[in-house]
Amino acid sequence: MAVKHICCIGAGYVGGPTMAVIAQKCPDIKVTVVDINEKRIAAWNHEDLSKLPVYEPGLDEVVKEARGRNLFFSTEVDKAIEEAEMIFISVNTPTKTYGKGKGMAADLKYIELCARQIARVAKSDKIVVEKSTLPVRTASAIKSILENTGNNVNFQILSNPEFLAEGTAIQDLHAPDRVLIGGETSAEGERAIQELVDVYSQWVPKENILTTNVWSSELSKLTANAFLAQRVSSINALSELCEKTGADVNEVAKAIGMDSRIGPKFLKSSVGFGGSCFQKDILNLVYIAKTYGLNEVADYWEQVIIMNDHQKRRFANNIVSTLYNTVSGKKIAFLGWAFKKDTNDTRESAAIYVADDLLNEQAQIAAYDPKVEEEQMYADLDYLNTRSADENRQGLSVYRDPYEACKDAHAVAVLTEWEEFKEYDWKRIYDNMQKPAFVFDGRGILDKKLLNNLGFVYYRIGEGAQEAMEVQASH
Ligand SMILES: NC(=O)C1=CN([C@@H]2O[C@H](COP(=O)(O)OP(=O)(O)OC[C@H]3O[C@@H](n4cnc5c(N)ncnc54)[C@H](O)[C@@H]3O)[C@@H](O)[C@H]2O)C=CC1
Ligand SMILES: O=C(O)[C@H]1O[C@H](OP(=O)(O)OP(=O)(O)OC[C@H]2O[C@@H](n3ccc(=O)[nH]c3=O)[C@H](O)[C@@H]2O)[C@H](O)[C@@H](O)[C@@H]1O
Repeated sequence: MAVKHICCIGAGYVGGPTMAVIAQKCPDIKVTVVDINEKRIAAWNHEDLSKLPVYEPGLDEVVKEARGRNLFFSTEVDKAIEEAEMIFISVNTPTKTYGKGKGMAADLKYIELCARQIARVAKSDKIVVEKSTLPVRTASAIKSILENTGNNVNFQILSNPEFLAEGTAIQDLHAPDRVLIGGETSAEGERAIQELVDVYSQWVPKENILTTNVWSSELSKLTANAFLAQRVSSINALSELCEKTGADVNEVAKAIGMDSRIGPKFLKSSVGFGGSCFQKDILNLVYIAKTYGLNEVADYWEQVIIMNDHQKRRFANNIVSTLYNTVSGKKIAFLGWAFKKDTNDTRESAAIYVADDLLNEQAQIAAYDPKVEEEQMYADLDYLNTRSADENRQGLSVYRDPYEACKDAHAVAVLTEWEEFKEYDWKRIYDNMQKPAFVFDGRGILDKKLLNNLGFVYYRIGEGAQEAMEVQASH
């Protein structure tokens, strides 16, 4: 039986782009993406493709091709579940903010709600696919709910974690390094796996589709994110040592990355990783390890988060100490607020934490980001609950023009690696700033020589300031 109808519950950063690509590549399958968030669905259905709720390069083209043909966005969850033979669950799985496992475990309430809704509505056999990132062994909980509350239809649970990165989602979905599908090792399980393999093999080469047991698949997703985040924390840990010793972290990264066993990717030192998943997934891994009493395993992975928090904090501290130990009343321009370039997503962005630290020091922050809305920035700060919403609005001003953001500033801090920052007229920025004019490049993207020649005092993550090195050399 070939799948003809797919339903995806959750029209977020994963559900939207993933299903758009499935619909684009499988014109014979009707794909309906459903969500309880009416505003989000309306945005997915917006005629003006620049209004889609997720900004991803190339996504508009994919949606344009498939939407209305075999790709639909709707709030009618029950109807879509009933119609589909295969249902993806792609809802959010944030870190728990209450009760047992608070601040560590994944909150699975949205997953459970989906499972109960599928069980209630389904009148024919369904393949249920975990697309959300889940703790290992969640499939057994979903299965138990489906089988105990369902209408005596058969359910097969598959794990099919998503590995796309934001900003390159369409590229990653079109040509994934691998598609991972985990399922039961029974004959029914294998048939279900094959149904999903058949969907992906419309465009993904067979050798890139990996099938495993369901627990390996669930755990591989957490492991992949933990390894990736660990690389960033590793290079960031070394960036601090570079700053003290006169080594340059970019040169070190290049030198080690040429070792084919290490490889060059994911070695870019930064102000700290952000994004909705790295921290959440590692905390979840730490929590799972702890629940099995594996304390050394838990401590090992927790260090990745500790290092990342340190990196964000020391970036803010360096701004304060360099600006003569006070930023009170000083305008600090932020270039970038998103957690990486080419996305409007700000979840866990380093910019939020650096801003929070500087606001504690009474700085006046002037932020510019080409894709992030003003209200989002305020919501990000308010979410931390450090101070009142009014105080956040007094401390942070949001600009639509980067030159205005930098005007009269004591310092510019680069928080996101947007390409356009490299192209700015830095002489114009320099001329309009307070002197000495400082730049703190948290992404290592600006042209150091050019900036120094213009008169800026330029600090880059992972590279010691000249004065620091001279002091060192005299010892
Ligand atoms: N953002 C990313 O780049 C990646 C995320 N993931 C994982 O994918 C999952 C989803 O992440 P995002 O798409 O970023 O989250 P998101 O928050 O952007 O989207 C989730 C959507 O699910 C909807 N939803 C929640 N409960 C619902 C219900 N009962 N019925 C209908 N809709 C419901 C929400 O309204 C929301 O629009 C998470 O588990 C995440 O860890 C995996 C790979 C990449
Ligand atoms: O599960 C997820 O959500 C996804 O998490 C990451 O994707 P994403 O967070 O979208 O973006 P990344 O490119 O991984 O960047 C994460 C953070 O690390 C930072 N980073 C990344 C790479 C690097 O070398 N240095 C560095 O500081 C980025 O600036 C960003 O803040 C993974 O790369 C995806 O494979 C995974 O599917």
